Amino acid sequence: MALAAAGRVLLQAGSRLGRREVVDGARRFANKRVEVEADEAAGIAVMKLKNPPVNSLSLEFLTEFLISLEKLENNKNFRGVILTSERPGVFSAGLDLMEMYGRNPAHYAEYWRAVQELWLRLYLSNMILVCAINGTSPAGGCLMALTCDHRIMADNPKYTIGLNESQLGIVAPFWFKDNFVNTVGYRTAEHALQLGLLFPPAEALKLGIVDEVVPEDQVHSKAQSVMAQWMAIPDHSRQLTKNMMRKAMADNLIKQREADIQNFVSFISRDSIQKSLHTYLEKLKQKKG
Ligand SMILES: CCCCC/C=C/C(=O)SCCNC(=O)CCNC(=O)[C@H](O)C(C)(C)COP(=O)(O)OP(=O)(O)OC[C@H]1O[C@@H](n2cnc3c(N)ncnc32)[C@H](O)[C@@H]1OP(=O)(O)O
Repeated sequence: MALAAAGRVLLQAGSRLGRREVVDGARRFANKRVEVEADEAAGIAVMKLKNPPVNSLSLEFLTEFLISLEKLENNKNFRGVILTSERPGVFSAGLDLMEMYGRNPAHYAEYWRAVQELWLRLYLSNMILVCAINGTSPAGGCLMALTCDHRIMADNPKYTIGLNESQLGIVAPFWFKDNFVNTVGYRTAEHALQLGLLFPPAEALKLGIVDEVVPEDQVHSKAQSVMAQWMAIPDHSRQLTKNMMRKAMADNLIKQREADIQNFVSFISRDSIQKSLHTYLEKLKQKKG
């Protein structure tokens, strides 16, 4: 219920967004920050993250992404979605640090609810989600990938993936941790989370963070062929199996959703945490100069 209600709010917020065109028989609809190439006949859509410069998960991005996802979910012809970045090199820089720095408690609460919504919608999606990770993917970017049913990463040692929150002086919430533990196992997760490790593709593959590593120019074609394999499985049995595997973990967040928001607001509002974020943002700036 809570999930549906929050989704409706987001849908209303974005009802003015979006333009459509038809290209090569596939429908393309786009808002500013998400581009969707929707091939209704094939039942597959490619969702491209397009929030320059680094696809950070800002509140506006989250709103637009959730609206696009809901459009696909509501059209029964769509069975599969490939998630990728419109900007090769960066899949997503994760949560938008500017949404968590120097804002007021009401803003933090609104932002966190949208982050929860993104995870719940993706994690519980009935559609097949294949992630084509064509760039670096720290923290929230990694979490988005972890919600998918299959992850393919470009074989470029410059790209990394993982939950690096502790390096920022913040803590991955329990549902990030649960999703990670269920993917890589307890010991690997404990080690990687404490150190905030980011892994290049070969190591990410070894640990099971991603399922396949392929040459950069083959990420998209590989995602298409993996999708074809998954689509050969009857939807009802695949969906029931997915739900059986995932429901308990999602329910755990749903039942603690308000408390999780309050925890986030009080944690992120602390002076010490704001200071850590400030230091990290300064480091990012210095790296450039
Ligand atoms: C209880 C709290 C739990 C919260 C859980 C948190 C989850 C998260 O996701 S926290 C975010 C973690 N993300 C990161 O640590 C990534 C930081 N960014 C980078 O490492 C790099 O930007 C990059 C590798 C992703 C891309 O590098 P590059 O292409 O060289 O781009 P720049 O570093 O020059 O960045 C361009 C521009 O974008 C700003 N920026 C980068 N990341 C973020 C971000 N996550 N949120 C907001 N803004 C970001 C960066 O500061 C630059 O800004 P300008 O200097 O104004 O151009």
